[in-house]
Amino acid sequence: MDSDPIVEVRGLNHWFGTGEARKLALSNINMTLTRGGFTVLMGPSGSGKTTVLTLVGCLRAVQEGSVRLMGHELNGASAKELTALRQRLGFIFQAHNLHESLTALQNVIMGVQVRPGLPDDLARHAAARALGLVGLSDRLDYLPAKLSGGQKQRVAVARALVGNPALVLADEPTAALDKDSASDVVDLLKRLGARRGTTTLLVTHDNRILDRADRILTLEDGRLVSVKETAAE
Ligand SMILES: Nc1ncnc2c1ncn2[C@@H]1O[C@H](COP(=O)(O)OP(=O)(O)OP(=O)(O)O)[C@@H](O)[C@H]1O
Repeated sequence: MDSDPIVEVRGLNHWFGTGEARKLALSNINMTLTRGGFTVLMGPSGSGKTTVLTLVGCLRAVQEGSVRLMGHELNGASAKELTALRQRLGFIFQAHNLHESLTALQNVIMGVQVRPGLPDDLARHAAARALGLVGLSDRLDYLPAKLSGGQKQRVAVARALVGNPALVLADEPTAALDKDSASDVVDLLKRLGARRGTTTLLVTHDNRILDRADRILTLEDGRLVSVKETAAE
C-alpha cells in the first residue's frame, strides 16, 4: 500500500465576508491524510469544520495556503479542474440529499453517472452491488419516502462509495439518526472504506463516533488545536 498523501494541507487560511465584516474562519491549518485512514474532525459549532471539508472537497476556492488533493494543488486551480477532481470524491451530508422522486437504485446510479462514458448497464450493476454492500438489496426500487432515516443514509453511503472514490468526505452523517442507525452507518463507512483503501474525513459533533476513528483532529476557533492518533495505521 503506498503512503502518498491523499490530502496535504499547509498554512491554510480562510476568510468570510469583506471590509469590516471580514472574519478569519481558518487560521494556519496543517494536516495530512494518508491513504486508507478514517479521520474524524471535531470541534464546537462555528470552529471551521465544514469550511475545511468544503475546501478539501473543491466546493469552494482556496484563498491562502496550499491544499493538495491527490497530488493536485487546489489553490489557483481552474473551475474545470476543480469539477474534475470533485467527481473523483464521495460526499455524504447530514441530510441524506437523496432525490425524492428517484428510487434507491436510481439515486445510487447518479453517483456513478458523473463518470463520463460508463455504460448504463455497468452503472446499474455497480449501483445494485453498492446497495447490496450496505444491506439494501431488497430495497432497490423503494423511493426515499418509504425508507427509514438509517436506510436513507445507507443509500447515501452507497452513492458516495459506488464510484470507488479515493476520498470520502462526510459532514455530520449521523446527526439525524438514532443511536443504532448512527452506529450502523459509521461501521459501514469504516468497514467498506478499509476494504477498498478509501480515505475518509468525517466531520462530527457526535461523540459516539470517536471510538471508530484512526485519528481525531480538533478545531477551535479556526485553529487545529489537537491531533490524536487512536490506532496504529
Ligand atoms: N458562507 C459564510 N459566510 C459567512 N460566514 C461564514 C460562512 N460559512 C461559515 N461562516 C463562518 O465561518 C466560521 C466557521 O464556520 P463552519 O461552518 O466551518 O463551522 P463548523 O465548525 O462547521 O460549525 P457547525 O458545527 O455549526 O456546522 C463560523 O464563524 C461561521 O459563522
